[in-house]
Amino acid sequence: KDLWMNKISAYFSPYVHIAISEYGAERFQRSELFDAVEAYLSEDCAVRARKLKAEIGRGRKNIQISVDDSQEVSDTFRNVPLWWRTVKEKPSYNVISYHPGDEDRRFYKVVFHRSHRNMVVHKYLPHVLEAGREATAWNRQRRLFTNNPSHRWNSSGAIWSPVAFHHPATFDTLAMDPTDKETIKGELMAFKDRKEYYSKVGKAWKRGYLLFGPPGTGKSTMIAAMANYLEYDVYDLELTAVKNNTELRKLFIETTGKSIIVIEDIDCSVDLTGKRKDKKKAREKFNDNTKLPIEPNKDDDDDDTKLTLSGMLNFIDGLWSACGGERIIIFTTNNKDKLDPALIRPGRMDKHIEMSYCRYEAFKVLANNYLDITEHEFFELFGEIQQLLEEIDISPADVAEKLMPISTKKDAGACLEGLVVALKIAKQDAAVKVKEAANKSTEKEEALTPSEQRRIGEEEQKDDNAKDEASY
Ligand SMILES: Nc1ncnc2c1ncn2[C@@H]1O[C@H](COP(=O)(O)OP(=O)(O)OP(=O)(O)O)[C@@H](O)[C@H]1O
Ligand SMILES: [Mg+2]
Repeated sequence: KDLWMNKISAYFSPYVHIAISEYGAERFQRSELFDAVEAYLSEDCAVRARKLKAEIGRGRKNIQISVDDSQEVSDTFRNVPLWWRTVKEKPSYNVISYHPGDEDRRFYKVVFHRSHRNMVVHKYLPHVLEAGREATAWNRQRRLFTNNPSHRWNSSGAIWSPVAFHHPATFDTLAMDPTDKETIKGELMAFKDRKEYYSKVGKAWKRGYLLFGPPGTGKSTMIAAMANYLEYDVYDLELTAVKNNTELRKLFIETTGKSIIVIEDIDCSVDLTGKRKDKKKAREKFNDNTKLPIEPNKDDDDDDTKLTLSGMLNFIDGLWSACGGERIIIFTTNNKDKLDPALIRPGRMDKHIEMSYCRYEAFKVLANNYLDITEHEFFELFGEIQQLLEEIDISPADVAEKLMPISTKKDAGACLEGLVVALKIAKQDAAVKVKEAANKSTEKEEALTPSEQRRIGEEEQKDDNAKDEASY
């Protein structure tokens, strides 16, 4: 009878509600709106709630105060009263939960008079989203995620494991060409602000970078600096733990917006180049499956048992990134030449950044970071170092090491002198090597018998003649 009454009163009730659930319709992705509502309610409305709960939220810096479950808080927006309520629901058992361990489904419900429906949908909810996003960005301890091997993805394990991200690197402390640095910073900021642009041109809101250069030149440091600059999370994707394309897709879908997805040493991680012959087949398969990732099926043929180049390309092209916010994808490598050109062609990777050996400009930044000194204070030593750095290839990591051990300003001179000595030794070594190489090649020539030498000479002569003829 009660139920019946409830139904009748609900029918005549002038109030309507909108529910916002923790996971989106697809249940593969945590709803950003839910997070925003949570943050909004704890920032702006918690003062008016009577039951609060305190917890140290997921990797956040501070104790997080939020509205307790099944509490109601009121809010007003443009003089319209609204009520928020948290709701927990046991899932129905014929639904197989993709997120194991999530026994309850959580919702936020906002209740309001139905005459305000348009206003709530078009004005109020966007306002909540905006304010909530701001609150999270401000509040939030950024996180570094690493992917778990898939055999641990079952009941207890998550796909990504987060730890707090505290890397001190910033663009200020990054030693590289100052103009390049400014360009990169400018582009990053532009990217961050260009949501409308990306949706207008129908591009997924993402950007790809390839960082290449010898070891110790600051590739990983650059990534940390970018993350700090943009205030993004970092997903460090270890490809060797990824078994096939399906897993790669799942990992990608589980990343949240405002994040940097990093694959370090892409050339060493996995042999992507050899699998190109599968490309066509694999592509057909992907076209079938563009809807949503599926559980790996035992009856699937071989394609999904491997991580293939085409899988990687789809990953980068963002076939599945339609679901959300801004993402940056970064590859690093020591040998750009070894990569399959398809992987790095322009349009896929928007920008290639070379991190190179330490030259004078970079050195000045390091000297300032490590010893807090400038060119004017140690004019002569700086001059000497400048010269040496033009002749010798040394990584910023090696230079930094020389500037480290004694770090008070008094000893700066000694440090610089140490660096000069090290550079000079390196220079000598390099010279010796060149000489040795030269000796070796002359030795080889001498090892040939005179007749052999003659033959080589004649052949070279012939070649030259042929070239001359060809050029006429
Ligand atoms: N350009 C740089 N500016 C400031 N510090 C640097 C720079 N390059 C290297 N370093 C210092 O050297 C260390 C090693 O650098 P980093 O790990 O970024 O090199 P990498 O290019 O990622 O090398 P690998 O190719 O071996 O991964 C860092 O801890 C950092 O302190
Ligand atoms: Mg590195």
